[in-house]
Amino acid sequence: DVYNVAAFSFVPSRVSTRDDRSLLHNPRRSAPAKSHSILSMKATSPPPYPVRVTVMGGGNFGLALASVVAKRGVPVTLLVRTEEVAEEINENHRHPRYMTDIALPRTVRATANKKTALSDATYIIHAVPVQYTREYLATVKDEIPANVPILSASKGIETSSLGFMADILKECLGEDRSYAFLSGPSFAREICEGVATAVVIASEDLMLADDLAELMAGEDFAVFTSRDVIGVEVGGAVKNVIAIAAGMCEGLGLGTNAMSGLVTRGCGEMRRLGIYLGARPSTISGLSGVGDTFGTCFGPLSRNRQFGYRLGKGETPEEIRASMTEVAEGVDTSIALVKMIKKRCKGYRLDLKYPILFGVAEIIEGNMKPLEGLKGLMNFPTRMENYDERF
Ligand SMILES: NC(=O)C1=CN([C@@H]2O[C@H](COP(=O)(O)OP(=O)(O)OC[C@H]3O[C@@H](n4cnc5c(N)ncnc54)[C@H](O)[C@@H]3O)[C@@H](O)[C@H]2O)C=CC1
Ligand SMILES: O=C(CO)COP(=O)(O)O
Repeated sequence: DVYNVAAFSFVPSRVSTRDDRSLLHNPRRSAPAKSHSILSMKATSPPPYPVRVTVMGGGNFGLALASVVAKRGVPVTLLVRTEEVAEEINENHRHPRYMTDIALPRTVRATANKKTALSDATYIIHAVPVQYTREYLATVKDEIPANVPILSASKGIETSSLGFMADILKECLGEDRSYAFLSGPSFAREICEGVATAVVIASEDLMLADDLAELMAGEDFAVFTSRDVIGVEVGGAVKNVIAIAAGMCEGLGLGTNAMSGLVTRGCGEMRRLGIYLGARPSTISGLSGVGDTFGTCFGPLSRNRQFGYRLGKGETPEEIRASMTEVAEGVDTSIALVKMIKKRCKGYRLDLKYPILFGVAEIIEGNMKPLEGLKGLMNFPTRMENYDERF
């Protein structure tokens, strides 16, 4: 039975110091909170409602985040697409396709039944790739209770709308709900292996970010909070495109000088775009910006970097796409990013302001080879090293 899980043990630490706003994100907060005021409870008392988390998306990152929550003693349900996958997870505590060597915490329960998974969730984590999100949410939205907050873990820009996850979620699930966004250098495999990881959770509703940080943080999972949703989303989307470029650099057989120069200039383009869209520069320098760019460009686990590496080795985007079983968000995002920049950023010769981002898109669209892209970057006219001006 998916619900036969031990009682949760999560009690937000701030419960004893704030008023009953800790019920703010509980779907039942309109219930008679005063009659069992949490202010009168000891910190070790269970809160007056059961906390249950549902993770939508049983791919690598859905599994990793479900594991994080389960390790904190909070019941977690993984909503997967087929009963076969659910049975495999419930019986053998492994996913049949993703990270098959990783044993999940035994309290991670899976189901393919949307109603069962979603109807009484306190928080819902969204870990479905960006390009499938709209279609996916259409199939679950009727089962998601009105005021349950959503934590998005997906990174990228939708090709059809040119929107970030915040835009897509609000359009699909309503403006009134609270949303939060988790990002930072956080490879699913390392999280599952319990290797120290630091992420940031951003929300316009800082109390929600605090609650989620409290819920998820543990000795191997550090969580910082932020209000800068656009900054965190720009970092998450752009870093995957820079990682494709870094992979190409590797595939072309270039050295440390080239890689360091490329990643630094790529972070400059991220900073320029972020500032233009209203991000705080410090967010771009943080975990979700430069931090995740380092992880994805230099670490061995990135699928985006792998995609770029194969491009650098001479494979075509179509060949690589056809053989990949996991998502490399930067591929579609790169096309969307260029369109979004052209639409939202005013200025002359935007390709000169974002040569790496525009170059990767050209290569993915088949209009240019990686080596030509490199030559283009190296033949740029001399200019000031300045990332701060809007244009
Ligand atoms: N894997 C990682 O280490 C990290 C991933 N992320 C982000 O998390 C998001 C999810 O990525 P992963 O879990 O790694 O992807 P994945 O490729 O491992 O899994 C994809 C998931 O999407 C589902 N899916 C595939 N096609 C679908 C469709 N048409 N409709 C609905 N669902 C579909 C699959 O069933 C699976 O659950 C991405 O935005 C990624 O950038 C963020 C941080 C780390
Ligand atoms: O976002 C990630 C790590 O923070 C995962 O990157 P890839 O999707 O390139 O594997």
